[in-house]
Amino acid sequence: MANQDTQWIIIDSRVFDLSSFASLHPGGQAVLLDPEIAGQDATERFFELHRSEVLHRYARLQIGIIEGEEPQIKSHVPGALSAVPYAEPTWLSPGYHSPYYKEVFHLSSILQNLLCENKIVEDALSGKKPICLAVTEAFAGSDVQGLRCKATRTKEGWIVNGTKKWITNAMWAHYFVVACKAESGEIVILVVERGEGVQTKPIRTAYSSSSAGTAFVTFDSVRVPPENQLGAGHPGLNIILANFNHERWVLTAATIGGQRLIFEECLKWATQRKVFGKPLSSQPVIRQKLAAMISRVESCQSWIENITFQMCTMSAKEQARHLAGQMSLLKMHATRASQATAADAVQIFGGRGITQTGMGRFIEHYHRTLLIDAVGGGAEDVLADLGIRQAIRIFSSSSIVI
Ligand code: HEM
Repeated sequence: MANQDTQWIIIDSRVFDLSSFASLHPGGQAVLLDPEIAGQDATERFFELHRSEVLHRYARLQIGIIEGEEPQIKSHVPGALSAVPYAEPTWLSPGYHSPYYKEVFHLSSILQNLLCENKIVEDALSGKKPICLAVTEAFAGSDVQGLRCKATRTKEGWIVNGTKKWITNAMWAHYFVVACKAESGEIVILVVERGEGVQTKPIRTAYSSSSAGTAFVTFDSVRVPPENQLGAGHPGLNIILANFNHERWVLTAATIGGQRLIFEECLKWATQRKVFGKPLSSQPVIRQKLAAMISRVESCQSWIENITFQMCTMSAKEQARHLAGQMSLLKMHATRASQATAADAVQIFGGRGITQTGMGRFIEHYHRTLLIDAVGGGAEDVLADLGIRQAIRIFSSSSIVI
């Protein structure tokens, strides 16, 4: 029989002794002493208010398990595929097929080739010495024509002087892939090694206080050997522009993954959260939001699969001609979709969606940080414009009769 002294509860067949914890409980002691909770099976109430990770964090409070019962709630194993519909792309979901991917992917053998070729590549890909891309500057933003970081050619190679801003990973990087302007006015790409003359200062951003390692980087008369020039003999500008397609691809893929995670959180919450005795998902307006989330993310997914296929099939020159515009428009579409999805998710979660701990913490984090993808690798308006200018250029140079 539950009373004021009862300090244990059952959650998912597990028995927890709360005598040492009740007075410290972030949700207050009173709720734990409530006769409907204390000494009872509180599984449903618990999962309405806590993420399952809370149980792992406080596993030390568990004193036993109900005889003959098995815990029913399965926690997500990091790295495992989600069983929630639409939380994974179809090619990772049981029962679906893909025109693009095969069952087996020999990533390890591809890496092994790459690793043998070059010390810097080996260092970076093996994770021994992190590398970062240093293009953006305070003066020029991502306008590569306006870069001011200088590379001066000497008999022994290059000397680099200048600064870079918003460089992700720079705090931990050993190598910096730096876009510089040579005295001739041409862009050269140099791999600068951390050492004398290289300094990194952390920048606090909305998307990361420290974990992204975002930094302001200064190069003060840093010597770079000639073999560290990327694509020597080719215009550095073309190398940067060619890389943009891949950079935007990565950012878009991350944005799509984020949208799926947010959808997963929302579907779970909408089916679990009860309002006026009914699950949130019984409200048509909530189901409309979920439907919109799926439509947005699946449209982005189909477009990126198509572009990925084209990237794997086209030559570098063909990619530059045909895909720069497509990739720009897709990234713009995907980051706008992610903002709409984040806004819907906050409405579904209410106050929890703007709270940094508890049930809505992923929603809050996504909503607060997603603009990194909407800006990094080209802001949305710039990309939209680029995509349309490329289409107009192709159209103007063709012999289509109207
Ligand atoms: C093993 C048992 C429990 C543990 C270890 C525990 C732990 C916690 C923790 C760590 C929080 C902070 C929020 C978070 O990190 O999610 C919290 C909040 C809370 N807990 Fe518990 N709790 C337990 C059981 C319960 C039960 C049975 C109830 C009542 C039904 C309850 C009601 C609440 C409430 C109302 C909050 C505040 C939620 C919010 O701010 O949205 N807790 N609990």
